Amino acid sequence: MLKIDGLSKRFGDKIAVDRVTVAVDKPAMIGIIGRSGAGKSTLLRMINRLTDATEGAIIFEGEDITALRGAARRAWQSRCAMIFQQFNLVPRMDVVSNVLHGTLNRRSTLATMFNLYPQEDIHRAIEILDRLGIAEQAAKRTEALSGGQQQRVAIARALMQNPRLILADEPIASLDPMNAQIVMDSLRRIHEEDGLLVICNLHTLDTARRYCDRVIGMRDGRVVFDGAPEMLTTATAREIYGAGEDFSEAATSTEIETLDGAEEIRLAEACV
Ligand SMILES: Nc1ncnc2c1ncn2[C@@H]1O[C@H](COP(=O)(O)OP(=O)(O)OP(=O)(O)O)[C@@H](O)[C@H]1O
Repeated sequence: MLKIDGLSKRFGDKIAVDRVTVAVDKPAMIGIIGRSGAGKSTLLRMINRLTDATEGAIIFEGEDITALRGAARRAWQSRCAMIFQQFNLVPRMDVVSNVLHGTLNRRSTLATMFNLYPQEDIHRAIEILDRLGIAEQAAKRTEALSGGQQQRVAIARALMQNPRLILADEPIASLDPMNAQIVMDSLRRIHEEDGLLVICNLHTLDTARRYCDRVIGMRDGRVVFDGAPEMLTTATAREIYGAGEDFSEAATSTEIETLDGAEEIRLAEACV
């Protein structure tokens, strides 16, 4: 499905991503972990073609993504939706319009200028918001929403693009544990229900363990771990994070595991 082959990115003398090779044969939920500066964002930005690779290739369903230019590159960015830590929404615009922005790549300039959306797109946007539990916020200005709600709007905008894969760059890094859990649950559900490949950069080990089928550990631009979450021992984590004997997993924890089921539901409802 996705093959990343010897992918590197240099910024001057600095090698941000160093000959990364990863193969994904079917839709999965993959977490990329590593300390700050390990190269996680740069890797996702190359997959999305926000940044050009210095060398190597990205092949998605047989197509060489690294070679795409102009309209073909923009079409790829539409199929490969990206979610960011800071949501990247238009704060003064209402929620549903932000979601409809996901269709920008397939609309005419005139329709965009006059904010004209087909009825079916508006219905679909509301359906997606409903699926994410925030349909009643549709008419509100996005800036009036909580961080967790804003991130779900960003996920809705991504789904509006009809993507084949979703890349999420630290989607929960700005959220409190409760909202982090709601956002990760949403991403996991989208992967399971829509069969989408989801690749998610995460700061915290416990989140990767809890939500991902596969974890990729990066250090200094290189992949130093690639396997099932069960294989992530404390010793491996220490290697990924480059920490000493005093390394503690709690230092990378979001503590979301401390919420039990009933509390989760109550908190999720309170958050909508
Ligand atoms: N545009 C740029 N110009 C120069 N250096 C850059 C640029 N973008 C990233 N880097 C460098 O590349 C390395 C990898 O950065 P990257 O943001 O990919 O890491 P990261 O693992 O995502 O870290 P974080 O979690 O802090 O975002 C870092 O040393 C960073 O300083």
